[in-house]
Amino acid sequence: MDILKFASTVFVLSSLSVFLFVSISLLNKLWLTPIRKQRFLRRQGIKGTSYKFLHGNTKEILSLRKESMGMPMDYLSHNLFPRFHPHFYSWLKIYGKNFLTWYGPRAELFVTEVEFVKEIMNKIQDYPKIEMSTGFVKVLLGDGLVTAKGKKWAKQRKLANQVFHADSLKSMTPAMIASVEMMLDRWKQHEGKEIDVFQEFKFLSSEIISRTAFGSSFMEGKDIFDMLTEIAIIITRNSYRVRLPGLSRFFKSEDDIRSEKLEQGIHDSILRIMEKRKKESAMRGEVGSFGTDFLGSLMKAMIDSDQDKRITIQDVIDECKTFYVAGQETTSTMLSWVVFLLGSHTDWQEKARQEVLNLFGKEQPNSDGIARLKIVNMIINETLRLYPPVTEFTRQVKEETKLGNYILPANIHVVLSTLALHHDTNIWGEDAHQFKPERFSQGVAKATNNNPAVYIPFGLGPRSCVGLNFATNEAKISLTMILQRYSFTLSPTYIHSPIQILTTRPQHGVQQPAQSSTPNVSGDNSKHALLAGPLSEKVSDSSW
Ligand code: HEM
Repeated sequence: MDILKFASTVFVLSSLSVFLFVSISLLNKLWLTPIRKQRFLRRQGIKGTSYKFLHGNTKEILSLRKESMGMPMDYLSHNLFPRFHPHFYSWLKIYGKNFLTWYGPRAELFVTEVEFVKEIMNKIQDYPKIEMSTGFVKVLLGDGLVTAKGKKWAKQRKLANQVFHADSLKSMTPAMIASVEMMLDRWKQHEGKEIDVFQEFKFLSSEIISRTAFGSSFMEGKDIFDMLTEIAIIITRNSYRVRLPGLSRFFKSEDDIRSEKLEQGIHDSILRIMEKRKKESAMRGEVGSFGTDFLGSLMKAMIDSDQDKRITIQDVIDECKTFYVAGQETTSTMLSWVVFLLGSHTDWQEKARQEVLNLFGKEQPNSDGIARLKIVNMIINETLRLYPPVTEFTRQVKEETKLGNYILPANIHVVLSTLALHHDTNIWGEDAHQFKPERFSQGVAKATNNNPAVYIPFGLGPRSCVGLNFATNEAKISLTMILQRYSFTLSPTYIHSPIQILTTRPQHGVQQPAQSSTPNVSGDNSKHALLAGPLSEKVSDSSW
């Protein structure tokens, strides 16, 4: 009896101490630490919003965003900053260039001071990428090049640099041209009718990355693209939703369960593509060589005799996911916005067409000519300024760090906003929100007054986009071939409603009866097409 009593007392006492321990840890994590950091930063003159228990500012952000994103915009308005980030937009006015906000219990320093932006993007040891080794982002990108850090990142970056180097891109040009041809063949059936360019460019960029990086076709990788798209939607649905730390280990939401299934599905599909590649190499009698494209290089690195260069099968899978997403999402949205802007600024469309016809006539584009496309380049630059696919960057402060005169405590995040910089009237002038490609007529350096940190569509510093040349090549080839054949205007029923689902996307399609073909605008053989926007997807936001 006594033993029983003793045992039950021990049980009650140990349960109490576990309860106390958990409560104190939670109190520390969810209240004391945030308040301490808030005081520490405020003492240095950093203003900002006040911490609210558990949620920080997320409830406020969600409601502000619901309001700003709920209404379509005037199609001539390109001012995305107050639409996508109404919270940052209004706090910037209240608190100044750098201020403190709260994503749940995590402190986030919003930084727009240009010198600080440069420093944060360049010092990747002091400001590494945030942890993405768990959660939905991990399912989407794994520990691939976008998310990896340290030595692993350096190894992966070297591999990717080799394949996406400007010289290697020349050999990819024929595959890009063939993919655009395929799309234009499809368009022949819709001549004079509306075309949903966003959907078209999604197929196109998927086809191009599949052919050039993975030696397959869009159809072969279709299930992978579909599954990755579903994860992107799950990520968007869950952004700004704060969950108690560790809770997802015990209580799985529907999205948790679905994402686990998708992760397995993507894993299996990529393994099948790798198996196929192995068999093809074996049939050709090539041992230890799997082709010269990205997949081939990754598979070769799996058996590298140098331990330091060798990568694992999981690394290959993560890298494939990363490039499927990064190679497709960004480029398709960029192309959609270019065509949207040219559809509503037909004077620039005509200028671009004249340039293309002067350089190539009716011939297929070639690498030398592509490098000489000046007006098309200005249009792409201006589109990426107004509609950057990646709208913000988040980095972590690992250890206490000095930024200018400020001392930043460890374990906070810094947030840099492409939109705030690209739409700043102090940098770009009062016409900052207008489409004016002429601002890039003397190149990016002149337009930015030699300040690279004010224009960052492809990021900045060592972690800037490895696919920059690939993406711009793809865009120039596609635009050249479209402009050679078609002139286009924006559909009258187009609804201008940019949203964020991983990248900056146009939300609505244009439901309109088919239009008959009209005489071409330029006097050449180009056909007239009315542009439809994209199909809508029922979600609203996220970040890269
Ligand atoms: C218009 C098209 C594109 C835009 C605007 C864009 C934008 C960006 C940006 C802003 C970053 C830096 C992210 C950060 O610092 O947190 C980035 C990184 C990256 N991009 Fe792109 N990207 C584009 C196309 C592509 C393409 C076509 C590929 C692949 C073929 C690609 C692959 C990557 C990868 C792997 C990284 C991570 C690089 C690293 O961390 O070392 N991107 N991109």
